[in-house]
Amino acid sequence: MLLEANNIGYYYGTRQWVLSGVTIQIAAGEVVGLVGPSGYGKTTLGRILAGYETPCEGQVLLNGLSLPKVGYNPVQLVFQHPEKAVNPRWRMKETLNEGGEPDADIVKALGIQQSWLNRWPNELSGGELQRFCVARALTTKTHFLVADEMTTMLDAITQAQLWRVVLDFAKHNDIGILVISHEERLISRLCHKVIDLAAINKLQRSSA
Ligand SMILES: Nc1ncnc2c1ncn2[C@@H]1O[C@H](COP(=O)(O)OP(=O)(O)OP(=O)(O)O)[C@@H](O)[C@H]1O
Repeated sequence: MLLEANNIGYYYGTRQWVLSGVTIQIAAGEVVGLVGPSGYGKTTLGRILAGYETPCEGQVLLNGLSLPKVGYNPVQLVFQHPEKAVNPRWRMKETLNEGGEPDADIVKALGIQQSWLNRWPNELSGGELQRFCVARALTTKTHFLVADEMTTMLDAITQAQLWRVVLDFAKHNDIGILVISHEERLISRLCHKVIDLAAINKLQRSSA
């Protein structure tokens, strides 16, 4: 399995370019860090890789093919704000089942308690909600995970617990991960290689 972003160009609104000529590859089982200054397009690139945005130039390919437009997305995205990633009208058990039956071992390892399943999203803490988002993303149909500041809002112990579960699952299932983070220590601890978006983005930025 290979996830590729080839020669990606992207702009918001009236041609406010954010990315230009960006090419990256993530192989199965590989943990790749994506770093770069604030506002340089890391989140935008993560969203493009997961199919949330269509690039204005270039293409995203999964094993040489476009991402599926319907059905389960094999490139899952977990981002910083779980409260924006869940349906507020669903109880947590519905969210957990959104992508199919969740892996019972993962649910347990993430510390998701049975009593939380009947709650609404606003009845859980951010860290508790994020566990659901992680569990939802880690199904056997997932081939790649884009983790965009996934544990930034969590305390160090919960952060370590979540990453241990994610890395174990990824290793056993040969899942590739893109880790977007400002935390240098996290990136250097987790990643096999690190890509600096400032170095590969061909967008001309004024130095002002
Ligand atoms: N929906 C949007 N409409 C217009 N501009 C946007 C939108 N989303 C992001 N941008 C702009 O695109 C640029 C890249 O944003 P993006 O969030 O991808 O950067 P980032 O590298 O992830 O930043 P950070 O490290 O601060 O999270 C920024 O200048 C931002 O203001």
